[in-house]
Amino acid sequence: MSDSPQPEPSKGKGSAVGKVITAHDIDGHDLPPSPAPSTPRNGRKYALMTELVYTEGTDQYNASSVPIYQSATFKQESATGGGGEYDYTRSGNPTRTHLERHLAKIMNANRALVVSSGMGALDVITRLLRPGDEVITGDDLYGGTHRLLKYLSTHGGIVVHHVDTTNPESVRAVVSNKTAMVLLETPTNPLIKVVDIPSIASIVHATNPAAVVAVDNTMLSPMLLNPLDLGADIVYESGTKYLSGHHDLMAGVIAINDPALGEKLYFTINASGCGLSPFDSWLLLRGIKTLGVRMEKQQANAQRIAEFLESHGFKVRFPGLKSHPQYDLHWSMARGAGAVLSFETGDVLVSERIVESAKLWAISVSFGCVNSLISMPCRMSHASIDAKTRAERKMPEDIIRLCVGIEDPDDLIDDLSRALVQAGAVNITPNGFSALENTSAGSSSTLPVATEETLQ
Ligand SMILES: Cc1ncc(COP(=O)(O)O)c(C=O)c1O
Ligand SMILES: N[C@@H](CCSC[C@H](N)C(=O)O)C(=O)O
Repeated sequence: MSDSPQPEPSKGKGSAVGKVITAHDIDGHDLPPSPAPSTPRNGRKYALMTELVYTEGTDQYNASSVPIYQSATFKQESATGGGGEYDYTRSGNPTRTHLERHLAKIMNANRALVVSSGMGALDVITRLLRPGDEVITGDDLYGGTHRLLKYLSTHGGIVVHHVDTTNPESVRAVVSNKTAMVLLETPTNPLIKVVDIPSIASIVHATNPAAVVAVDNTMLSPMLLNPLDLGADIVYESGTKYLSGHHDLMAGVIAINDPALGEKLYFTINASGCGLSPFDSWLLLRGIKTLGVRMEKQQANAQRIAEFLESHGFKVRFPGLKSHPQYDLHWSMARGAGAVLSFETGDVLVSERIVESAKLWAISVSFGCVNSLISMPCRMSHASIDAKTRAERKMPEDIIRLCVGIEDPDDLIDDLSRALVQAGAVNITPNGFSALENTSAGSSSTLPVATEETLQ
């Protein structure tokens, strides 16, 4: 293990395993109620912050950075199967393996697999399903997840139940021996609803031990949540977001503890050819090393922005705020609030003007990157959910999503303040400004919006 920290830390320092980081630590705010501990497993000796930086194994030259094995093929010693560990990069590649071992360690998993995008990861997972199988999932989901599930229900013979997963009893009401998979997101994108993973996993496994509970951990990353420790069978996430952190690659990660399940998923990756390329594997490894510091700063900034907006009268959705209706539940599972928040203005046109008036905040989909982003989910990341369904799911058309980066928070607040004023989203008072009356009511106009109808 050439790039392991040397020498071994003392026992005292080693006891930092399981130490948590939160936005509150940095900002000097009160700590949230008993943030969930990080359970060390899979050979982890150090605190997660440390483990992120050090990867296991190296090459014959003791390279500090794992080489990019930019090779499609590997020569064999004989025609009868003799040879090394690798034959063809679709089936396996040393740079990808290095990344997968590192991810398994930091995700508290027995095995991790990496593919070409987060949606690629979900595609691999849903290939466990057979026609007639039932899937239970939430009523607030990333738009791409909704689109893939809709495709499977229209063309794959899969029955999909969208229920309010913030209430475990809604899952109990539909789970049966036909349930093959339960798919959860927490906090949800973009309404930031929190889902009780342990309760749902125990309800599902008690009713049907064969059903698989899969959790999309994109919104928090392994820095803040380990769904496998909470009863999930599969955790997956978009490596495009926090894990890579720079919006310079697309990747998807799947982690599991059950070896048989791991083999099935690997089979699909090899058979379908969606494994992550050597170069993107290398880039992702590099990104993961700074996940801890990025997340620490992003969370601290997000907390400042959330408090700023709330103090000016906006209805803000963020699990770092005590006003979040599931604040205690979130902190019983997670070690931080993440850096994505959303708020409403009460008017779609006002929201549009805010987004377009911001200068520092880039108008962009995605999140988890070092620079801050502003978006209108109903027009952008969630446009693949048709307007009728969005309305049924009470997704406010005026909702603005902020994905906070590592910039100076005062610059972010100044830019946002200017945008709010310029957009006419606030009343100017002698002491500053406050949100307009209809903002906190969460009402929204229903102007016609462009939607992407993928399935006619
Ligand atoms: C919660 C969530 N899951 C999955 C994905 C899919 O990831 P990717 O864009 O890497 O395919 C996204 C975003 O795209 C997301 O926001
Ligand atoms: N045009 C894309 C939109 C990607 S949204 C990316 C990300 N998950 C987010 O929430 O911003 C598509 O149709 O998938």
